[in-house]
Amino acid sequence: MTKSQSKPWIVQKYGGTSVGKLLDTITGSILPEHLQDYNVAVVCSARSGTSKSKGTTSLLLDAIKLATSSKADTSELDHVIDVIKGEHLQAAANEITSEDSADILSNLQLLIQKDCEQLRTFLKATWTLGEISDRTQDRVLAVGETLSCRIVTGSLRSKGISAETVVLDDIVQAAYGRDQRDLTRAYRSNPSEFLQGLSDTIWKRMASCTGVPVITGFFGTMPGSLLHSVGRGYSDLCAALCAVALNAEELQIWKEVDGIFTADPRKIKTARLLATVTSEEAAELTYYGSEVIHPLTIEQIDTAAIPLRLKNVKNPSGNGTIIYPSKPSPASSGDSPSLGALTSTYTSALSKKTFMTANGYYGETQYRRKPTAVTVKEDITVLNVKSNGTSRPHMFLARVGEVLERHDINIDLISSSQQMLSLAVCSTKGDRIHDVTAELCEFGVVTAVKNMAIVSVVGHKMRNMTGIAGEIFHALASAKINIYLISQGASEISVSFVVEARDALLATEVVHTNVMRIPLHCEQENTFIRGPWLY
Ligand SMILES: Nc1ncnc2c1ncn2[C@@H]1O[C@H](COP(=O)(O)OP(=O)(O)O)[C@@H](O)[C@H]1O
Ligand SMILES: N[C@@H](CC(=O)OP(=O)(O)O)C(=O)O
Repeated sequence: MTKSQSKPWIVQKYGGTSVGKLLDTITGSILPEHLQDYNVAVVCSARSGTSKSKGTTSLLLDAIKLATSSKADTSELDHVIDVIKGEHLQAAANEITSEDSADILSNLQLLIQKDCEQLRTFLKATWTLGEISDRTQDRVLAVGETLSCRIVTGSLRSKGISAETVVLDDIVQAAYGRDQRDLTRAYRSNPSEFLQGLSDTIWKRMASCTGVPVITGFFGTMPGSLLHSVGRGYSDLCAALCAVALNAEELQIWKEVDGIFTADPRKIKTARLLATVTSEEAAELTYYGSEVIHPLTIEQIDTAAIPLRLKNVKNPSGNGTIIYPSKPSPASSGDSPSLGALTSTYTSALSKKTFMTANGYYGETQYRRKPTAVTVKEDITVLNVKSNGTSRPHMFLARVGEVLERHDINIDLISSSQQMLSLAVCSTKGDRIHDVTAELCEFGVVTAVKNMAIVSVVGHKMRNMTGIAGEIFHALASAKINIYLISQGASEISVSFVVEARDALLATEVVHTNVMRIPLHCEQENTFIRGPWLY
């Protein structure tokens, strides 16, 4: 199978655990089915066997630590590289079993050996030097995605599908040059524009591909390293950049969950799958704990007006959740075959011409004035600062902000009065919070309350839902849950509050049961279809 000029593009991103556990489903059924109607570009993360914390990226991070630790010896480093090499060789052998594909397998095994031995040489040189730059760290992490893509490409070829691995790890330098200071300046002045500027270069790489491009989800090396500038989960963003480069009809992120639910389905048994969410809702849910998608991804596809669909590799026929952009996609208006051949909800949205209207909404003809979802962000500390009265309130705020900025600590929620400031911050940066608390004592009396959680209730135009805050806090009071900090209005689409971590699950349950109240007639295969909304 090769690329066709007449077919539209879709981009499919597969996470590390999906590539690790479900490769045969991906290359044996999901991809061939979509290739009938589309040109498909595949973006892959580094493989994970069971969980992300034990996956290749985590092993590579361990290797970096060992290579830069004065206490570690090279045998420990050798062991980690051997584990990575062994797992990939084994995965290749498990995946490509037919005798007809023996050449494909031996070629793949050679490539895996070569990549891993290069990695070993590189990390041993680092060990000798005893230090590693951000760029070098990025080069090490890139190996995880390259190995993963090599296996996916081999698997597709063994099934008679023409495919090519596309390595994007030099894409930033190809687009912007090698001068680190220029890169940093360009990125800091406008990160979104900087990322959009990679599209042309990505497109050129893919254009020269003859078969299915199997693209590394790693696209460093970024100013200050990809891990620091974007963070874990960077391949969602890479997939969005590819979708923008190809002007794709849809970006699909394939996971091991059916889509976005009204609450975390692992914790809330009555949570329902949402057929659609807006890009603002998806961003807010992601920021406040429902880590189903990398936040920068949403911004990129929204700017390019490309719909994003979350789908489940274990349930490919499900419609998933669509995140609609806030303006219509240029790619959707052509004569290209409709995604409806594969997914009925999307077709119905298009054929009913409910595709994004001037005041911004898609969807079916149901009306709803309830929040969309409830989410929890754990590992929160609340810092209460009582001013000693030496600064005026706005200067007090500015000085506290300056201390947090210096220690690179984000404020997740804030509430203030004449003399008092309460800040919810992420407590995983333990040492830094300790330092911040000590410094803030200069401005007044500081208390740090640990083991807290932020619960956020998210919904389009929530600010206009009269009485919703009352319903939320009434439900919490009935469950005898104490609230430490409340924020509404900072975002039009959420009400957030801090509770003790041990109350977070109960708070989610009572809000989900009493405030969301999803009407039964809105159910469709347990899927909740929403909008357009009343304004
Ligand atoms: N509102 C939500 N909707 C869907 N999943 C959620 C939500 N909140 C939290 N989650 C959790 O996010 C996880 C994301 O799915 P998963 O396939 O495990 O991610 P990844 O591909 O990043 O490894 C799920 O395990 C799910 O329990
Ligand atoms: N491999 C990277 C990038 C990534 O996006 O992973 P995943 O798609 O499995 O979340 C990581 O572990 O962070």
